[in-house]
Amino acid sequence: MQRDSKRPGRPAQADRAPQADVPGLPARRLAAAAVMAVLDERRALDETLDRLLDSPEATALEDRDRALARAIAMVAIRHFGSIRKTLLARLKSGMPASSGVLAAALATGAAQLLWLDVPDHAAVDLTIRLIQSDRKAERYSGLANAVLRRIGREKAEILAALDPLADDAPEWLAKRWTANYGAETAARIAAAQLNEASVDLTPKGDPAAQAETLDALVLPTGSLRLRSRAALPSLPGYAEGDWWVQDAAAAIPARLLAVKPGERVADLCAAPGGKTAQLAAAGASVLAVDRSEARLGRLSANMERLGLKVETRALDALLLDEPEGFDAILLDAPCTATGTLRRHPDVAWTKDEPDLVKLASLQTRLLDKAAKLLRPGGRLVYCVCSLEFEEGERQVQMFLARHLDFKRAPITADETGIPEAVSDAGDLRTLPFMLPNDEPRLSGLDGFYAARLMKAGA
Ligand SMILES: C[S@@+](CC[C@H](N)C(=O)[O-])C[C@H]1O[C@@H](n2cnc3c(N)ncnc32)[C@H](O)[C@@H]1O
Repeated sequence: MQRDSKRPGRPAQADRAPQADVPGLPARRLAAAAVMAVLDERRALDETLDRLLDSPEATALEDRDRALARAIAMVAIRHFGSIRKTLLARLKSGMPASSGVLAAALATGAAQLLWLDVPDHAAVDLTIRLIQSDRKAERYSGLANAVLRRIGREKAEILAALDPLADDAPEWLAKRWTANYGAETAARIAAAQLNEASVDLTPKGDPAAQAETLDALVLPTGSLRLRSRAALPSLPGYAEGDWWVQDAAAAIPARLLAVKPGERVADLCAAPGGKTAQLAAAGASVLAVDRSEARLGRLSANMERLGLKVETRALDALLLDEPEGFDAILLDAPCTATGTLRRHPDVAWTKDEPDLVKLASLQTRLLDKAAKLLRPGGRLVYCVCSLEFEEGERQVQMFLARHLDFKRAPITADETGIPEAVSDAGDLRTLPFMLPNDEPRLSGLDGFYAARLMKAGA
């Protein structure tokens, strides 16, 4: 986003002490601060919101206002492409430079007007108050007022004219998806990425038995999809560790490894541990490696709730030395995560092509390391939550060309529950529009790639 010439001017933090806040204003201020952190500093939206909502100003707010701040920021980032287009079409001279909070405030104002259940007058009035509270932005409050009122009046035609691929996906992703998947599939991907993601659970035991108590759908992949949006710790089975949250697509790769009780298995990029839990629940003796100590701490806490025992090591997997080797390895490599935009819409604006190049090179090195760590006859599942071929299909194609002692163990349609997600070569490629449901909130899944590879026997 930062290097995108179409982007409105760089907003700065609102710099006046909040005085006599009217109800609803702190939520707007927090949402605008989160939007600025994502667009200007390339910070992750989830972490930014958690940090902002932990601040003294936010903890004093009612839950309703905290939820509203989160919703506004999420929608503003999810639809940032079309919001930017909408704003720039109504700002004759573009977004004024050095205008403080102006751009972020306008983005959050437009998000409320176009997609959220907020009365227009409240959306406009509170956005203008936010702009007036910032020294650099306040002189543009008249302009902002006119732009927002016009968006409110033209809402129906604005929404009718939007094109998810051309307007919402950033240019670099729209181009890549069109080149790799064709225009029609790319358009379906972009449209599906605008849906709010479902909440999926991986059950430790029988999915059907837990579906009823949780009021969940049993997906053909074996995951559960919650119909409600209840707080997770209040749901049956949470305290008992009967399930954990994991996107339906993310739950497929560990199953493909088909680990057996007692096998020695490495999960090389393990945290926060969704896949580690699957491997441990299947009875394997798991070594969970992650280079982030903090994230590995979350993995340990998750395993404790689930009552699962795993060995952990905070280490760069490239440095792992295990002369005994492993029967099976799961490599869920760090990636651009462009398959997860429904959950993490910020990824579209915080990652770019140079990140893709760097990550692809790390994935290549991690794959080569996994090849060394695997015992003869062992299985390797490589996966990424990315839609980009360089991180998925091409990575495995190059791996097989480098490692002649490996061959693909094709994935079959009935192993995944989504036959259309299995390629002719026998790899898994889920796309965000798969698993359709009449209710958009219950449809789709993350875009994942996975391949299963076998090392030649001794
Ligand atoms: C896609 S996430 C893993 C998600 C995890 N497998 C799960 O299912 O919950 C990638 C992880 O790789 C870790 N990572 C990145 N580079 C690494 C490296 N060189 N060695 C080990 N872990 C690494 C990151 O800290 C991050 O936790």
